[in-house]
Parts: sequence; C-alpha cells; structure tokens
Amino acid sequence: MAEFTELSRSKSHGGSVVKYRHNSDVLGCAMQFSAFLPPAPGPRPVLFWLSGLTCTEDNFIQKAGALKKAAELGLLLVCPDTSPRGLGIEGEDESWDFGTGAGFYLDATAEKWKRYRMFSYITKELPELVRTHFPVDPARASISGHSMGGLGSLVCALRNPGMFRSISAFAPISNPIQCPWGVKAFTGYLGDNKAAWKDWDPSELAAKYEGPPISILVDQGSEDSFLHQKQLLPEALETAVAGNDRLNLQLRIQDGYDHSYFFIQTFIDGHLEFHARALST
Ligand SMILES: N[C@@H](CCC(=O)N[C@@H](CS)C(=O)NCC(=O)O)C(=O)O
Repeated sequence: MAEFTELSRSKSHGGSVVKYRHNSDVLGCAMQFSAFLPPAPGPRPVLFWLSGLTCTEDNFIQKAGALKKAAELGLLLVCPDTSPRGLGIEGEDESWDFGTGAGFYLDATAEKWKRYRMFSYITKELPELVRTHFPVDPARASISGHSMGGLGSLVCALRNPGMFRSISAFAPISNPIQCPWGVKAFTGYLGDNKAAWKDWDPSELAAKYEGPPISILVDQGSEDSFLHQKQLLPEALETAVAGNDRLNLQLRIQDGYDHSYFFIQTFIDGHLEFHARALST
C-alpha cells in the first residue's frame, strides 16, 4: 500500500486532530491533509472541507472553530491541501492565485499543468484513503468549502451526482468563467477553449444538473472585498439554481462580514448542523 504517515496528533474536544502525509498516485507528489476524528466510535459520517487560495491543510482546522460542534455531531472532518506542491513546473510558485496553493479543484488539460488534477484527487483518491484508514460510513459524505474551495465543493458534488448528501460554501467563486481569478486559472489549466471551461464552473454545472435532489447552503459576507471586485458572483449561482428544481439553494447575505476566517467562524456551526441533518440517516 502507498505510504501513509501520521505527522501529528492532538486531543481536542474529546476527539483528535491528526495530520497525515501520503504519496498521491493521482498527483505524483507527497500530499498532506488534516482530519478531525470525533470522540465516539465509528462508522462516522464524513465532511470534506476544501479551502481557498493560498491555504494548506491547516487553515480550516486551526482557524474555523469547527471542532467543538463536529465533536458534538460526531462528524469526521477531512481537510486536504489546495494544490499539488513541489512538482517543479516552471512558474508554479510565482502567483498566489495560480499554481501552488491554487489548484482550483479541476483536472488540468494544458500540457504544462497536466499534473494538476485536484478534482480526481478530491473525488477519487482521497475518499478511498479515508475509507481505508478511518471508521467512516462511505454512504454518508458531504462537502463544504471557502472561496476557491466553495467552487470546489460545488463542482465536486455537481459533477458526481449521489456522491455527497449536501453541499455548502462560504463566499464561493460561483461563476469562474466570468471573473478574473477564474479566467486566469482556466486559461492556464485548461487552455483557450472556453467551451471546456464550463465543465468546471459551478453556475454552468448547476444549470444542467440532472442528479438526485440536493440542498446547497451558501453564506456570503456583504463586506467581502472579493465580492465587490466581482470575483465571487453569487447571483450567477442563484440564477442557475432558480431554473433547476433538483437543486435547493439557500443563499444568505450576511451583513457586514468580510472574506476571512472570522466570517467562517461565525457561521460554521450552522453549516455543520445543515450537513449533519442530511447525513443523519
Ligand atoms: N493573498 C490574498 C488573499 C488570499 C485569501 O484571502 N485567501 C483566502 C481564501 S480565498 C484564505 O482563506 N486565506 C487564508 C486565511 O485567511 O487563513 C491577498 O493578499 O489578497
């Protein structure tokens, strides 16, 4: 079996926060992820959390204040990194919004970036590792994320009908084919064929989703500078979902909140409760 190493373990809220390192066959490099193992014995429902630009496996587990509620609800949390690292691709460390720390949860097709396959990593290799190493109920999984990770949670779920019971996001990049971050990333990872970009765009995917009905909870701060810069475009997701009765979106504009983990901390309990309800049976 591929190498799988425990790097650190700390008791928290009666459970354990653990960091792992493993060799990823999909990405061809070592990857790390954090997990919260709730106190009660398995099999447990699992919530995958996808972080945003510049993040690692540490940001959510250390800054979101999610562990007390996850322990109470018996939710196992899995928090992967946001890109492959150290692949030696020329320019991979030049920008904070492209390359390292900015994998955009897609499978790149441009020759230069073809090892950037975070979508396959998140939806195939990581769930398999989780099933192998943890006491989880594989039929009970949900997904959440922030910003680029909110895009990732929507894309991973909408492209895999039935894989996740519920979706949530904080300030997701909702219509990347129409925003500067998305245009930069998709041009680099996918090339100039804009028709292919739609396959990785939450709003485009929401409009044509034909899977089982699924609920989506989105929180968006009204004072988020990236909202004002038109990087997030939640209204596009709202419009797309309005035309698709298989999707049930609750989009909440939270007055005065910005893009930070202070915003996430404020509303994370409600997201965990939303997922726990969907995962309860
Ligand atoms: N580096 C960017 C900000 C990047 C950013 O805000 N990243 C968000 C996700 S899109 C994040 O979670 N940052 C890490 C953190 O707050 O812990 C800037 O200087 O404008």
